Amino acid sequence: MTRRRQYDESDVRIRPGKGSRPRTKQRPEHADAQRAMVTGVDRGRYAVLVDADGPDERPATAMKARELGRERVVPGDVVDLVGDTTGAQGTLARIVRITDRRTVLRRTADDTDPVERVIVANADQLVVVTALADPEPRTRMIDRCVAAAYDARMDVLLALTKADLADPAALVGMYSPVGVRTVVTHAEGPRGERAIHGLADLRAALAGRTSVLVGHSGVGKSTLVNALVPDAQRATGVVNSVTGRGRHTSTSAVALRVPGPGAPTWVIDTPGVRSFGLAHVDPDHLLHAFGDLGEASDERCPRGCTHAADAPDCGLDEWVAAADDDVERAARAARVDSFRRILASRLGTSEADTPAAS
Ligand SMILES: Nc1nc2c(ncn2[C@@H]2O[C@H](COP(=O)(O)OP(=O)(O)OP(=O)(O)O)[C@@H](O)[C@H]2O)c(=O)[nH]1
Repeated sequence: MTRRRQYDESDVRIRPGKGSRPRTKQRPEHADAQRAMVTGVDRGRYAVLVDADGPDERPATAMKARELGRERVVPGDVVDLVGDTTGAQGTLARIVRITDRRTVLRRTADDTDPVERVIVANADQLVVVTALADPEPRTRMIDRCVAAAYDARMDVLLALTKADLADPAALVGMYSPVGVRTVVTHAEGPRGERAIHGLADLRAALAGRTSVLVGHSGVGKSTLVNALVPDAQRATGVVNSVTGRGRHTSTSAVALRVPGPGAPTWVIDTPGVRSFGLAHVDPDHLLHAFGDLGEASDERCPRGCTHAADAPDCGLDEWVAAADDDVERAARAARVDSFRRILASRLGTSEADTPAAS
């Protein structure tokens, strides 16, 4: 998408209070480190793939080197490993570096943990799995996901499941103005031997990328993951065999490779993650993820404009009014309305789920 190309280094947020990451040359002792991708985390042990997608790919287990301090290592991270990186049974490598992250997705702060923690790194796309019925779609949750993804410079894909139970048109119409792609799946056949249709579209939308899957319980996320990754159950067990503590009980994210031809395709499943941290999202940053809206605002908004529906003299209203014809005006208005709805979801001022208007 062109949206992402509008950023440059000056857009990179630096976390306050942290010094910059030590440079490679200050760590000559790790010059022989091996690259690996983190696929799972369980109680201080990291499941990694050494030389991921390369000729010497092998799973291994690692721990964080002390020098990394409190820095979190999450699925999707590309790390440097030292020590025993053979992946042989019982071996443990050490993670000494986290390479710069392309994107980060943060879990929302909640009552038990007031910090918005990074939960996934380097994903290209956020896939919001939403059932069209049973359970009813929650547009507020989708809006929050869109805000989090756009802020993280990720694309959003809306995977609408259970189209055998309800019509997807209203939801598709609600999200297409903000550039959210949709794929629709449905089950067919008697219970027990039901087939899922629409998987080819989903596969095409995921191909060659790393996608994070989120969704409320019961929406059919596991059904999709199991269809995409036939050995998903076994793959999520990698971390368990590492700790030797039996079944996988953690709720942390797990990266799974989707088999198939072409460039490597990964999905990162996030059990138990319902929403994303938005407290850090800057309205202007979010606005610029909407491309044309960002440009319109740069030209027309007064300084300090909040861009909300009640903002005085917000240039976005002027931009809608300045459209050449009614069709263009309606399209611009739909985009501005959607942006404002998503902005409101960030502020927690959008109380109710918006019914998907037809
Ligand atoms: N009618 C219909 N049912 C579906 C479809 N996809 C999944 N289901 C059913 O919906 C229920 C929930 O599916 P899961 O895949 O377990 O949902 P989940 O989102 O992983 O939920 P948790 O396992 O609770 O996290 C199951 O009974 C599925 O058989 C669909 O396309 N149509």
